[in-house]
Amino acid sequence: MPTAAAPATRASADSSLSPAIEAVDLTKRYGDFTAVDGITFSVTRGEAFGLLGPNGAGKSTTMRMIAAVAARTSGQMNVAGLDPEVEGPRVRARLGVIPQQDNLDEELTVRENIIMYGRYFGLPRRYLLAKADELLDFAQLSHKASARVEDLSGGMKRRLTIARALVNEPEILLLDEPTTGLDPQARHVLWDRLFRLKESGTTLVLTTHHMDEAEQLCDRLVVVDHGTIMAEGSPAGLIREHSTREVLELRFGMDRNAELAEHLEKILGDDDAAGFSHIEVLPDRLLVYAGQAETALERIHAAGLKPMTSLVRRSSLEDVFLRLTGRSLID
Ligand SMILES: Nc1ncnc2c1ncn2[C@@H]1O[C@H](COP(=O)(O)OP(=O)(O)OP(=O)(O)O)[C@@H](O)[C@H]1O
Repeated sequence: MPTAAAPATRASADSSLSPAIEAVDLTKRYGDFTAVDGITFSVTRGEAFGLLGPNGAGKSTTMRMIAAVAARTSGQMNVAGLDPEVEGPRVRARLGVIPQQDNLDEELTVRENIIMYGRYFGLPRRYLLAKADELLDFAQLSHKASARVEDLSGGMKRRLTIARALVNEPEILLLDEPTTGLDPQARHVLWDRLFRLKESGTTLVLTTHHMDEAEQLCDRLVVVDHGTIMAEGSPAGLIREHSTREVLELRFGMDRNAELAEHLEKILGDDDAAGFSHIEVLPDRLLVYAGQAETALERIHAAGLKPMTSLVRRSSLEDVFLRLTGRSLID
């Protein structure tokens, strides 16, 4: 696979100055409904920052306020040193925006999509011709330059949307659910491109409800639910703080999970070797949180319990979300 360098951005120009984004008590109401409920966060220049939460948590609404396309109800917001509400055009000129749904021009070729988008920013044609080549190379789409958009795969369309958003050399890239709907291979190709952008100093802000995406891409993230921030930290830090190192997933194949959980708590409750913490009861399985899940499983077997299936795995951000909200990220 070719390894094109990340295209030029203005990212490192003033990296010692203010945060890339700062939100204080940011609130958005639609009538009586509060979609974003007084959230406060700060994104450092050059970092990859995530908003992780389920559908309807308020992630896209927050992104729209950052992107200066939705007005806030109250609170303060600063993007690249500017208030998006006061200086919308200047803020938009410094951002690259990748919306949840690709909004490419299906009538145009791949290359024309980039050039036309650049024209909206008033960029000169000569510059855009060279820039389009650079961006197509970066997006691994040079061989598709003359193809029509409708002939591209989902992953290619997503990469073109990202390439197009880079045409104005943005210092901050906003990505709303960047890989939702893509197959695993296409996701990995896209993640690789985003890593390169981050390495080149671009600030990445992304929303996702995929824990693996957040773990792969984010230096730091906030977990959001019902418009509020539940926790903040690095993926590893959040897992350390809110979960055990390992998890034992058990399926007993009967409708007595709550009762079984109580029984297991008694078996494991005083077991220092297993490092038992707690149990989450899901409709189809029990999640046993323990530092040493294999040891916990041995104790369960020794007590005469025979689960139909058992799986030992590392804790993930999904476990963090479950611990914080009592619900799964994917509903
Ligand atoms: N224009 C609007 N008018 C009324 N309610 C809205 C509007 N836009 C969003 N909402 C509501 O605000 C809440 C947050 O929506 P938002 O799109 O920000 O969530 P999200 O976390 O991005 O989830 P998703 O991934 O599904 O977009 C949802 O309950 C949504 O229905």
